Amino acid sequence: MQTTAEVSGSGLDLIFKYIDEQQNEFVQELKEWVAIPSDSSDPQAWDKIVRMLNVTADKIKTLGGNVELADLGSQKMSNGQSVHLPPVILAELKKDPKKPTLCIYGHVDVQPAKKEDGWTTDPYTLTEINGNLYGRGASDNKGPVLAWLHAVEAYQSLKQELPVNIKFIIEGMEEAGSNGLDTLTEQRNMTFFSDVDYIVISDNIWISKKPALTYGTRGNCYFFVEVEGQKQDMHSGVFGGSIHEAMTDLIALLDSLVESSGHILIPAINEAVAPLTEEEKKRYQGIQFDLEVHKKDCGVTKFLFDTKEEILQHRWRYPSLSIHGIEGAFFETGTKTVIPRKVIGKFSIRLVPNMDPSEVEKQVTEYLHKVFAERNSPNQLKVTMPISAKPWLADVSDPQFVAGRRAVQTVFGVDPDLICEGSTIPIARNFQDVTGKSIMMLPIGGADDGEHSQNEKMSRSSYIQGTKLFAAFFYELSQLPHK
Ligand SMILES: C[C@H](N)C(=O)N[C@@H](Cc1c[nH]cn1)C(=O)O
Ligand SMILES: [Zn+2]
Ligand SMILES: [Zn+2]
Repeated sequence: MQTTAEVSGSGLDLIFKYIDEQQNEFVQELKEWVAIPSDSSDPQAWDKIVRMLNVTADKIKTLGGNVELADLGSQKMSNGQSVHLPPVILAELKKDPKKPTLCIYGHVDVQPAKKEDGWTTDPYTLTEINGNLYGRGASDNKGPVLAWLHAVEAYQSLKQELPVNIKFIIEGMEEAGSNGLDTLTEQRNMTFFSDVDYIVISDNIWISKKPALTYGTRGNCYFFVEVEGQKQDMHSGVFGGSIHEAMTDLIALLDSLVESSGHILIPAINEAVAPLTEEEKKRYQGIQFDLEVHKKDCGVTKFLFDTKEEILQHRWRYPSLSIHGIEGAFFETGTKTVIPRKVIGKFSIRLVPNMDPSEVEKQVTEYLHKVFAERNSPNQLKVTMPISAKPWLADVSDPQFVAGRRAVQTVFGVDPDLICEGSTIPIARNFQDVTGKSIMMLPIGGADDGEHSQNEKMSRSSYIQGTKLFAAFFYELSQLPHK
């Protein structure tokens, strides 16, 4: 485990000692949270998200928080059905007008996980192996949310006054696009957000063993491409060769999207991308990122690009297109000889400054209809965009980054790298646009945590040192000149 620098004077040394001593209890609590399969991808399972939110709300109440479970109304699904969304936790600890107010955002929903996907251990049973805590949500994002709560708990248990006022926004739909939270943010801008000075998010990872502060994330546009053919699934021996097959149409459409070089083939999609400046180019050179280690973490022998700078640029500041799956396709083992009736291809495009989701939707839809028209297929094509999120970029001269840097120095004894995040925190840009508040990301997850993958984990060290980092961050924020 990394050593913690001396911080006598601020009382942090006692807090760090407490966190070290409590670590087994903190791991046990993470085990209880991971055991709730709060997968937001399946509306049938949203009751588990509600359970997870209730457990989180109860924990905040034990810290003396006032908790509201704010209703988000209903969401219309692609099949036309309306489903009631899980609520969002809006909470506040006792307030002192002399102190700055920090609002902590996190999520307690997770990506789907099944043991048979290739997990070594049961995804919903937190299992410690060689100092790593394996389980769905350990890193994304239950571990970091609990670390924030434990940082508060540490101050309270030692009867040390919290240096900042604290609010929480904890949601259960982040992995599904945070639908409804944008509207709630607008509704509560003049109330819940009015006295917030800083918003902090810990829902991403470092890119090396070096701690980092994150100043940008990519956005995301997620597409469904539905091709509907005959009235039911058919025998390929009887009908193959005489009908237009929905799956064949769909594969051609998906194949028209991206080249093997990673270049996106949809016209105009790259035109809005902010040009690379000389200053930005230089920034990449100083960042600690080892391509060989990255290859090992990914389990690949070759990347699309050969240099560290190119890989980081294509992760942070260029768009990418990924194909995720096909609903309605035959995917089990065996040799079923069927022509599927209807298939839905799923792909997403990560957005960078200055791309706009509504423009991208138009470009993608027009392009797919054009490619489809060239096939002269009588099948029905429908293109929809169930998730859209804009990219987010912060001003690194914001004082919150000073507090973040000092907290990293205190706990890890090094200066953090300033990094971006290739993935998306859908609500980040909304918080910025609607509230105008200072936003920073303070990740504690490791580069090899495997978020969304099999065997997702967070190391015990990241979890415990991360808790100390958050406790130190409260203190460093309180040391900034208060507006
Ligand atoms: C970065 C965060 N932990 C995360 O995984 N976000 C998801 C959110 C999302 C975007 N579109 C759909 N869900 C991600 O980037 O995939
Ligand atoms: Zn997350
Ligand atoms: Zn995620």
